[in-house]
Amino acid sequence: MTTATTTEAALAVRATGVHRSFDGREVLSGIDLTLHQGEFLALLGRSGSGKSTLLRAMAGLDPDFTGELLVPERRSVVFQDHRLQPWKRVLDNVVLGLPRAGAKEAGLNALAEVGLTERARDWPITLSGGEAQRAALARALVRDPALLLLDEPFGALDALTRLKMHALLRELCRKHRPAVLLVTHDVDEAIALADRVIVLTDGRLGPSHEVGVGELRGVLLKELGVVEAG
Ligand SMILES: Nc1ncnc2c1ncn2[C@@H]1O[C@H](COP(=O)(O)OP(=O)(O)OP(=O)(O)O)[C@@H](O)[C@H]1O
Repeated sequence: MTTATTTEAALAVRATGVHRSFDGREVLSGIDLTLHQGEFLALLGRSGSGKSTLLRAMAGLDPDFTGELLVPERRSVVFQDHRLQPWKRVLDNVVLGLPRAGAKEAGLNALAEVGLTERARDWPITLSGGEAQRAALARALVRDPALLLLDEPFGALDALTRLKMHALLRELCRKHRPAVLLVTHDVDEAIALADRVIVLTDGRLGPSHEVGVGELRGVLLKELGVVEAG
């Protein structure tokens, strides 16, 4: 099944009955999900629960799922590793694949937004882990995505850098208002960033939780099986 693009106003993603199997083993078992423009959804789940598989299908990186998946044409992905090309300077990485006209200015604007103006001419190898993820965020945002897909983008960063990146991401999302799907293991990160949190367990989505309602942290830890239900 290929990923079709959404046209309905304000709707960014609609997944209906999405299944994915690898070698006869079902990893996604009928995913139904909607995500609206400007909404930030965190998808939590234990290792191997199928989070990245769902994100990859939404990114259009996996044609082999079944079911229906509508996503916007303008979508960007940020992975845990920055995936910058080492032989291109930071600015050239950010604008890679964009039409030439206006690309440089747009790239410099995006780098300014993530605080990397001074590093535009540098090689990726000279960036710290946090700076490289900032560059990856700039590369995602310069495409003005209607859907931003984040697959553990801060997973490899130290705690302090991670908190700084949270603040930056919140600011960028307030400004640009993409729909965001954040895949993470981290309950506190999910609560700090998202409007809504869903747990994926063995290929099935649990209930949708609005952030800010009740004892969400405890509820999520139970759903994840980290603490005993009861
Ligand atoms: N290309 C593939 N071929 C075979 N099995 C795969 C493939 N991609 C994913 N899987 C399997 O599907 C399951 C879900 O993987 P996925 O990467 O989606 O999990 P995840 O929840 O993102 O895990 P993690 O949090 O550890 O990244 C795993 O058991 C994995 O081994």
